[in-house]
Amino acid sequence: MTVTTDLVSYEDALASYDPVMGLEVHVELGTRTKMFCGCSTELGAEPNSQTCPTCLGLPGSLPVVNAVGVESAIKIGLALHCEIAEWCRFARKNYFYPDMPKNFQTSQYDEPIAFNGYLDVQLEDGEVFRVEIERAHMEEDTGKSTHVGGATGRIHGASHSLLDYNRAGIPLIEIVTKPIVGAGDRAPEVAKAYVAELRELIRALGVSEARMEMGQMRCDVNLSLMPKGSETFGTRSETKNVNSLRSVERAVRFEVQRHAAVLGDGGTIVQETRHFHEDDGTTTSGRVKEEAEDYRYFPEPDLVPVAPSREWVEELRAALPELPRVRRNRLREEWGISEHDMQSILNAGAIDPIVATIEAGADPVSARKWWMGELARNANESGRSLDELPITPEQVARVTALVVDGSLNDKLARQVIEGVLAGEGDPDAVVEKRGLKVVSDEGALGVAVDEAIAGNAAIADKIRGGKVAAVGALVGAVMKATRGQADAARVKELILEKLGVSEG
Ligand SMILES: Nc1ncnc2c1ncn2[C@@H]1O[C@H](COP(=O)(O)OP(=O)(O)OP(=O)(O)O)[C@@H](O)[C@H]1O
Ligand SMILES: [Mg+2]
Ligand SMILES: [Mg+2]
Repeated sequence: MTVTTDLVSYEDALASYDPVMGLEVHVELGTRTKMFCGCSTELGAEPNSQTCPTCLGLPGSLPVVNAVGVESAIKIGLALHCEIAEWCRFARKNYFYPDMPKNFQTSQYDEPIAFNGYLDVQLEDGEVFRVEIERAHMEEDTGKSTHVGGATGRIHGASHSLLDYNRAGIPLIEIVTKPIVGAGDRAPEVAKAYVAELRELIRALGVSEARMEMGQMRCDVNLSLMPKGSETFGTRSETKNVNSLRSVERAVRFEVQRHAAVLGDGGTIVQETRHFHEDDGTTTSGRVKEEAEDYRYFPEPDLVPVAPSREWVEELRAALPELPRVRRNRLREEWGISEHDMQSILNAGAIDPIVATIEAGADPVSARKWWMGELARNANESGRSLDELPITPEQVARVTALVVDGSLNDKLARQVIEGVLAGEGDPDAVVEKRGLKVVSDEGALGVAVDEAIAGNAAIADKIRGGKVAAVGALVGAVMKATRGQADAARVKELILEKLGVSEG
């Protein structure tokens, strides 16, 4: 199918249609070994060095279920308010593709481990939107193919393909939403917020780092349109493996516009998979989608059913961490900041470092100030995330303590942080080595103040005459003379005292 129709504008599309979305998110679990064999899941190894007869599907091999994989699936299910199956099975999803040497993927079909849940997501204006979860099931990842030669580097036109089966058999949890209706023109925002919230949740559970840029979490975006007023779903398209939050948002938006164009022209949408292109935000046709029956699903005969005991499930439920959205709202209130500020903190990945810094003794305002200011800037400039910076929350807390007890002012504190980041050691060591200390010796300060007054007689007269605002110039002179190592507030007090002027 080729669509040559011009796209309909997003606004026009939504004037005539209601979007229906379905999001399938695959999460690679952070288990040490694969789902059905003992091969390592460590990234970056030589291609095909982490394989065995089981994950290569050689005759005679037998799979064994990874218990940590099952436990992670239950945790995810519980955090999504799902029911946990008392008994469930794996199923073979049969299809032929070179990245899957067994010729089937071990998955779950009509007996998923978790089903019927929901995830509440918070939109930018603070409104909460509930996304219903159909199921979360266990499966395994496929190998990785790289198409080389030819002009395009894509499978069509490539001269050959390279296959690496290190990824084949790594545990995946697929989380599938029920059709999401009622999002209206906020469908792209809802999709993005859902994936973002799910990612936070997965990280909070500690079951995966869920780094989308590394393929540890990827989203298939299903979309269809219904004419306004209708309640019958249209045919969906399925945009595969979208791998960033921004792309999820753009893929929904583009598909809304494309569907509207096809339908508006009297055309029909074919059920197919599509590929998203980051460069221009469009999607192009992949393959016409198999119906479930084409996969010839049947229960996996080589694996025993999974029947998690209720005691185990309840133990896992009791140990669940606070949900990220709840925690965020609690922190937002404790810190007295706006939703918008909280969003910036989230986007910067600064929540955990800030919380850890507060736990190490800093006050919330300073902890936020350093992580969102100096440290965020440094991370940005060096292309690192905050948690990759060579400074610990304890060290940041120590710097704030030195500011509070008056040993450092903000300017000196910045230099201390700079020193820690440069590998000069702990804050105290940097203070020592660089000789950074606020001049708090009142005698020395007094001399510097006297000199500043003497050297700027005209300004001093102005201040005496009532122009208190001019004191800034004298404070500046003292700070300069002490190479920034004085407490500016104390300097100002001293100057006014000596000039016999009171502020205000
Ligand atoms: N008409 C529709 N419009 C939009 N979304 C839909 C529609 N029908 C179903 N969906 C959603 O699409 C998703 C379908 O995912 P599901 O895993 O059930 O099937 P699949 O895509 O056929 O299978 P898979 O990709 O795993 O082989 C679900 O999120 C579902 O809610
Ligand atoms: Mg699916
Ligand atoms: Mg699908």
